[in-house]
Amino acid sequence: MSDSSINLDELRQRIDQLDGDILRLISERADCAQKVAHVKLADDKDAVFYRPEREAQVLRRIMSLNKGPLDSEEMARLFREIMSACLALEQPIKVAYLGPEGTFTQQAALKHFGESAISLPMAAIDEVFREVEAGAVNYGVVPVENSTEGVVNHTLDTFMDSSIHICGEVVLRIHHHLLISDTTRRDKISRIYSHPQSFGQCRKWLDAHYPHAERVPVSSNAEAAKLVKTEWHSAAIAGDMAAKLYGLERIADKIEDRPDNSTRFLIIGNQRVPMAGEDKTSIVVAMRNQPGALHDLLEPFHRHKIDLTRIETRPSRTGVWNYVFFIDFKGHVDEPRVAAVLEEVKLRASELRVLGSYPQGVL
Ligand SMILES: C=C(O[C@@H]1C=C(C(=O)O)C=C[C@H]1O)C(=O)O
Repeated sequence: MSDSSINLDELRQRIDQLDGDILRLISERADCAQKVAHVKLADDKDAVFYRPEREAQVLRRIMSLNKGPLDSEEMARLFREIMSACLALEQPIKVAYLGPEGTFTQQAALKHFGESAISLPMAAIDEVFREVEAGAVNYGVVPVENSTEGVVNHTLDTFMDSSIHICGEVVLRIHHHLLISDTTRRDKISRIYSHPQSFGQCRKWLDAHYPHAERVPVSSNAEAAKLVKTEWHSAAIAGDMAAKLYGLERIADKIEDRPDNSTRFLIIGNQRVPMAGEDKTSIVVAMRNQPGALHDLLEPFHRHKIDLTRIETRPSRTGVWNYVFFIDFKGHVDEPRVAAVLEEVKLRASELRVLGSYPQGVL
């Protein structure tokens, strides 16, 4: 036996030993999480097991303790799955997302809740809201903005008619591929299906490579992938999940125009989330239609040194909502300086609603 084979045997023995230790520790952890669930139930029979703020703290702590060689995001992803499995022991979490299966929104849902969550596809954003409001699912996941294409107006508009809370956010790097099926004639592609947002994110690439192909907008990338299965002259632009789900081949990889292309999704629910430490708050504010309204609205944030991360204007749909602004900022409503700003804004606005305070996306 050579030296290297002795080493290999020793190393494998060591790995077996470590796996045994990891197994024992994960089981012990799962036991603890189950006990936490029983404590929660003893306090309140309608207790919510899932705690977004606690999960964010667990993941942030793991990332800060990690010394490598695995990188911190990778390590946090492993812990994300351990927590997801622990939680599912008590009650698997049910999550509605903007479907069909294979969309980036499903990918975002699984990234946030882990693979042990039960994810249920909905046909439209309003349906995701309705399922959550009705209590048919625990949470919903909807897209809200893309770094290339901007805001998803429909999501913002739906918030205006809903009493739902934002419980979290998740940001996903979006990679698009050009996909074909085994019946597609790759030299005869005359039609490309995709979601309008994805066409927007791949515009330059399409102009350069398929300037004459007809671009047909459909309701989702997964729908585009499905259509390609039945047409020999068509291709689709979609992500990995849809490609795998429908067994399509990637003929061009990562065709998005900007390499940092990412989409932010919101987690919606019926729960108010306590402070996690690094939080964000989203509000919707209506101002009266008068000169200086936007300045009046933003001035208190500036004075209290609150960091705005986003502001969007949407047309009003009622007399009261003259100008409607969606504002995201760093901080939690339970912090005194945030409470002070909101008090001031309330005096200046014709309507103010806090959509939620939630942990900033960790993964
Ligand atoms: C164990 C708890 O409940 C759930 C499981 C968690 C975990 O596995 O660490 C964390 C938060 C909750 O979603 C808890 O609240 O501490």
